[in-house]
Amino acid sequence: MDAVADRDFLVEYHASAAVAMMHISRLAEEIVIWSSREFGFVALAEEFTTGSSIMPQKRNPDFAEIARGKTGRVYGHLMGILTVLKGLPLTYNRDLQEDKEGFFDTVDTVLSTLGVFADMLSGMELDADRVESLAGESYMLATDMADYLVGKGVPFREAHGVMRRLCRYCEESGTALSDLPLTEYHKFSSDFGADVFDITAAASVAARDNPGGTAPIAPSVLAADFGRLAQQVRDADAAGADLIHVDVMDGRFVSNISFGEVVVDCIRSATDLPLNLHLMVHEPDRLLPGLMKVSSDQVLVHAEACAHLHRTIGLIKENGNQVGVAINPATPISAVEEVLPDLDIVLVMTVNPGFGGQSFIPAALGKLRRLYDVIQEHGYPVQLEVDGGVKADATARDSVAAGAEILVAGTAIFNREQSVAEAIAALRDAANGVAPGQ
Ligand SMILES: O=C(CO)[C@H](O)[C@H](O)COP(=O)(O)O
Repeated sequence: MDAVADRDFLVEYHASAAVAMMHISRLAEEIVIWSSREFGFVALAEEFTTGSSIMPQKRNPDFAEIARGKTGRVYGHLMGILTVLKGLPLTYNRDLQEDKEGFFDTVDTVLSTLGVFADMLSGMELDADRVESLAGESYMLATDMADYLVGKGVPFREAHGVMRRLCRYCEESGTALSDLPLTEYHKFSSDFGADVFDITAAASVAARDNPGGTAPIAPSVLAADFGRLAQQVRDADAAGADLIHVDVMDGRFVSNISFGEVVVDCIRSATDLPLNLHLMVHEPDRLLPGLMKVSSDQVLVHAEACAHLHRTIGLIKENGNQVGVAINPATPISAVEEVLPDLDIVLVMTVNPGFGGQSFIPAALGKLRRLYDVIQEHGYPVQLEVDGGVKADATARDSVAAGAEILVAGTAIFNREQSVAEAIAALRDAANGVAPGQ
C-alpha cells in the first residue's frame, strides 16, 4: 500500500531539477550583467538577443532572462508536489493524480533550457582585451601582493596591514598600485623588491594552482634566453610555475651538450622552487654529487643510460632527493616496471631527447596510459611527467587525460609571442578541467 503511494522518486527529481535551474539562473544573471553595455565583457550571438520595442539600439539578453525566470517555475513544481504529499495517508489517494502535470512541465522546462543555454554559451564571445585590461585595475592584486610579502617571510597579518595602508595611500593620492615607484612601496615595507612589478593579473591566475586543479607546470629552461637565464627563471617562478625543469645533456647519451653543474647552481640560486633535474647523460652516477646540492630537488635519470639503474636510484634516494626515471619514446614500460616501487616520478619522453622545439609524438600517449594503469593498479605513489612538444593545446589536454601529472614545456613557455606568465596561464587553461586518467 505504501509502495503505490510513495512519490519520493518524484520529489528527488524535482529537487535535482531545482538545483540545476538554480545554477543556470545564477549563470544567467552573470550573463545579463556581463553583456550589459556598462560591463561589456561578453557579446551574445544575435539570435540569442532581441531588440527593445522602444529603444532600437538595444539588444536584450532575453534568453538568459527567460532562463532565470523559468527557475521560479521549476521551484514551484517542487513545492507543488511536496504540498500534495504532505497530508496524505500512507496509501494511494486520488490527490496523487496531481503528480503528473508539474513533473512533465519540469522535464520540458529543464531540457529545453539546458539545450538553449548550451547553444547560447557556445556562441558567446568574450572580449578578452577588455576583461584583461580591467583585471589589473583597482586593487585586485592587493592580496597577491600580501602573499608576495608572506613569501619574503612577513607574517600574513602584518602583510595584510601593509597592503591596507598602501591601498589607502593610493586612494588618497589618486594613484594606481601599479603606478607607484619602488621607493613609494619601500615607505610601507622594505621587503618589497623590484619583482613586485611581476605581479600581474595573468600571474595571479597562474598562481592559483590548487589540488584538483591543473597539473604542475615545469618550464624547461632549455628554451630560455641563456643571456638572461636567472631573470627568466625568476619570471617563471613569479608567474606561478611549480617546478623548474633543467635539462643536463652530455653530448654522449644525446648528441647535444646543454650545461652542467655551474649553470645548475646559477638556476638554483635564482629560485626557491624545486628543480626537476632531467639528466640526459650516460652513466649519471659520477655527476650526481655535484648536482644534488639541495634535497628538495627532483633528480631524473634515463633508464637507457644506466647500467645499474637500481643502484643509481638508491644513490639519489640516499641523498634525500625525489627520484625519477625517464624513458625515451621507443623504450617500453617494462624498463621501469621493476623499479616502480622505488620511484617518485616516471618521465615519459614525448619527443626523442636532445633538443627543444620538436613535435609531440602522439604514440607516446598510449604508453603513458598503460603506465598510469599499472601505477593505479598497484597504488604506487608515482607521478607521471611528460616532456617534449607539450603546448597549450590537445598535447597538454591529452597528456593529462592519459595520466600525466607534471607537464614540462620549453618553447611553449619561453618564446617571443607571449610573456612567460601568459604562456603558463595558457598552458594551465588548456589542461584545466581534465582529470588524470579520464
Ligand atoms: O628534454 C627535452 C629535449 O631533450 C625537452 O624537449 C625540453 O625540455 C622541452 O622542450 P619543448 O617543450 O620545446 O619541446
